[in-house]
Amino acid sequence: MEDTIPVIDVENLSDQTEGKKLRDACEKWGCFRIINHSTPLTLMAEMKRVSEALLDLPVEIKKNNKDVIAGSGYKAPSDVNPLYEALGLYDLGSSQVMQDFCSQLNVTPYQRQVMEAYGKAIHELAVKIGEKMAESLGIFGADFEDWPCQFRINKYHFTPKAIGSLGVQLHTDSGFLTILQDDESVGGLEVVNQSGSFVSVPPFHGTLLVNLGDIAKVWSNGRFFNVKHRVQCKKAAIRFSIATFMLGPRKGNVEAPIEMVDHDHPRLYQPFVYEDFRKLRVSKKMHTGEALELLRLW
Ligand SMILES: O=C(O)CCC(=O)C(=O)O
Ligand SMILES: [Fe+2]
Repeated sequence: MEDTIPVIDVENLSDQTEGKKLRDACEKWGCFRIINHSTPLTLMAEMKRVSEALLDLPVEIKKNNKDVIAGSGYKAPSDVNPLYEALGLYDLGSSQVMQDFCSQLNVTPYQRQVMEAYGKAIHELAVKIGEKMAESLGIFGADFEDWPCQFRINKYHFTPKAIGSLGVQLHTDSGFLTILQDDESVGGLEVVNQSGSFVSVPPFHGTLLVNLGDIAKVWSNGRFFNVKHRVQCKKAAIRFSIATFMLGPRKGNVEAPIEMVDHDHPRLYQPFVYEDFRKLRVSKKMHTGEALELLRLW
């Protein structure tokens, strides 16, 4: 079993070999780094600075960032995750939501401009990666344009005493795919490979990380791997990350397209609405993909 995360060249994805590499990465790892992703490095750096500034705001202001769906707003350090803090919004494509977020946190016009440019670039990238993932399975014309994205900026207060403890508990992402801009100098992210071993994901400047969530597994009728991951404190330094979660279809059911279903590959999951699934995960406290088992058809 290989023990390094695959690297996919986005510019090269019309090439068959790269497409096959993408499919392998989705099936065997459920996670991959992307290079040549066309998000400007300056925009990534500016977004990181905006994240730092917003998460450095006084806690009374951060608390104004309210949930729109469960868990979408401010998360203060808690007993379960004392090292972790986050701000966020749902959904990224709505200018009203962006407006609310910005007024809740006194975001400056310049910071707003950065967030909007970053949101647009990452959304386009998520749609493109989704399409390429579909094409790697032989599905052409899949359209993820209208799938809503949740956006979150994370801060990890890693101290000398915290080394060895977790910043974020083991989980799968609930949605289809996540585009993560992880910290370019402070590592700590670990993914579980197919043999069940933890593999470190070291920082890799200028790249982004794609994680596949539970919906990718359903959509591909069990072919894609919903990668379990966690964040561990490995050094005493503040760590930032910026996550964009492309969740599930805005309307209608999550279900594998018909091309994914045949005599040898019967439909594995009953069709469901993404929001119901998300609530099921929370109510059953099933954070590592177990909730999918409740929706298995056989
Ligand atoms: O901060 C990270 O590197 C990962 C965060 C994460 O897994 C999440 O927000 O779902
Ligand atoms: Fe995650």
